[in-house]
Amino acid sequence: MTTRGMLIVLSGPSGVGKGTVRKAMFRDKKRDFVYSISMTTRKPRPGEVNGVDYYFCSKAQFEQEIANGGMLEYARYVDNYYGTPLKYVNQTLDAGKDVFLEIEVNGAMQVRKKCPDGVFIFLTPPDLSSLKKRITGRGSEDQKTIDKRMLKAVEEIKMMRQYDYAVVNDTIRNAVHRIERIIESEHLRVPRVITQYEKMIGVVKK
Ligand SMILES: Nc1nc2c(ncn2[C@@H]2O[C@H](COP(=O)(O)OP(=O)(O)O)[C@@H](O)[C@H]2O)c(=O)[nH]1
Ligand SMILES: Nc1ncnc2c1ncn2[C@@H]1O[C@H](COP(=O)(O)OP(=O)(O)O)[C@@H](O)[C@H]1O
Repeated sequence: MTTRGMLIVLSGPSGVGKGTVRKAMFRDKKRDFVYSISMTTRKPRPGEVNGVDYYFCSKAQFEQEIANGGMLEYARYVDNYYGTPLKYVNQTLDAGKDVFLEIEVNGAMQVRKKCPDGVFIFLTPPDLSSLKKRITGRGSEDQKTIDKRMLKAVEEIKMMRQYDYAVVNDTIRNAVHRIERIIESEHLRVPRVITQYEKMIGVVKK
């Protein structure tokens, strides 16, 4: 039997840089964990590719997936649905591979309940003014949406307490490096390695 993979959840307030940091992680190096592509009802932005950035779908399709029990978690976020398809995550973890999710905070809390042994990482802005700059600087949203995202982000920062680790996104490179170190050290935790050794030496669990 293979040891089940580890679930790594990167979350944090709107506009903190989750997407940017996650993309940098997978661009920089070949990883031994895989990214779970989310499903969304949001329209693709220029350059986004279906099945690479997201699985883009209609509201009806998304709601059908929810009804079928096909989502590990989902959230409505600024008028759209975003969610993690359950099947891919389960199959990958069962095959012994680690899975990386990059999701907003409400979804992360649903995953925390279902997968308490996952690793929950909260990405934080160095300060509120840089957060505002990032939300505004992205340039893909109108003023009303920016205000909505900023308010939401402040609420979301209050949820940091529910996480295992806080990673400051001062520079993308630093943030990626901090996340790498967390993943490395999580792999050394006794509860994650002990089953292999127990099998080797024939310990029978009581
Ligand atoms: N709950 C949940 N949130 C997601 C998922 N995929 C992406 N998100 C989050 O949805 C938010 C909006 O994403 P997006 O529209 O791509 O804009 P972004 O703010 O530029 O990343 C971000 O906070 C993402 O982290 C998912 O599968 N589930
Ligand atoms: N470390 C950083 N320093 C400066 N700008 C950043 C950094 N990380 C992300 N950004 C910028 O912040 C904006 C929001 O990032 P994004 O990844 O879309 O956030 P999120 O996915 O958390 O909503 C983008 O314009 C991105 O280029």
